[in-house]
Amino acid sequence: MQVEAHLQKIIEQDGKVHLTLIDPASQTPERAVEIALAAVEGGTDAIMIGGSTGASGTILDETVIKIKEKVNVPTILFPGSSAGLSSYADAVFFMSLLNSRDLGYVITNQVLGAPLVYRSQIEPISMAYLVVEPGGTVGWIGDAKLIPRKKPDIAAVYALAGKYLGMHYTYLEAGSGADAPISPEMIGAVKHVLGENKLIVGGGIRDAITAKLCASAGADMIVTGTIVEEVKDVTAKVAEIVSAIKS
Ligand SMILES: CC(C)=CCC/C(C)=C/CC/C(C)=C/CC/C(C)=C/COP(=O)(O)OP(=O)(O)O
Ligand SMILES: O=P(O)(O)OC[C@@H](O)CO
Ligand SMILES: [Mg+2]
Repeated sequence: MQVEAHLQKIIEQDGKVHLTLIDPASQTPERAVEIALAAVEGGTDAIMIGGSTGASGTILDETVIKIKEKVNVPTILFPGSSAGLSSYADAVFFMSLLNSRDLGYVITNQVLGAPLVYRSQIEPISMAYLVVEPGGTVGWIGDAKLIPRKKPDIAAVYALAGKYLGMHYTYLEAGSGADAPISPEMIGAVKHVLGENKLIVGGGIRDAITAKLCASAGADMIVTGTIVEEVKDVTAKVAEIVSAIKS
């Protein structure tokens, strides 16, 4: 429970958590470390490591090992399949894509990955992963029956089912690089049914105003990935978003 307890404490102290997503397939492990260090300097609370495609094997292990060496916040795997696990990470979002049509993303990858988690020190954090329009690469790869952007009630009933199944976290995903993030209406409807259970929101969040909108609507944790891979000054960008959600 170390990482989950740590994030819980941050929520109690600061109100919100900021997570930086690094895709090991997008850059060298050395560059990934630079981004992670800059993000931590900007105030991010943990580093998520994963991608829909290509985030596995040596490049994944090396990225995790190098980030862990240099960075003093938790590393959390965000696996696209059982191949997205690395025994070097602190924790894993042990997620089921509840609105997938493909059983592989609902339960089979989890079954294949469970023994590795059991044998390692990685802390599993149970999570309902819900992919909303437009859904991006994750929506396509994960064969999601995309939740319509303007149907908050559908997202809410999925989230409720996840909560009743015992999942601690719910992740509303618009897809990496989405034109628009999850709407405040949907975030509010989902947080309403979740109560004390934690809500993560990501996909298409690029600036302080948008991040603040999502956080104020009810997101407990905000994820940014694409923007930190794109900007020159990662520290300034993360600091801008962190100060917006934590104030
Ligand atoms: C818990 C275990 C062992 C596996 C879970 C397997 C599941 C449910 C996967 C969900 C579907 C999927 C493909 C998720 C990928 C999640 C992810 C890392 C998305 C973001 O990656 P980016 O790299 O930012 O996006 P792109 O791939 O679009 O670049
Ligand atoms: O890359 P962005 O758009 O920040 O999305 C982050 C995350 O929600 C993707 O899984
Ligand atoms: Mg990527």
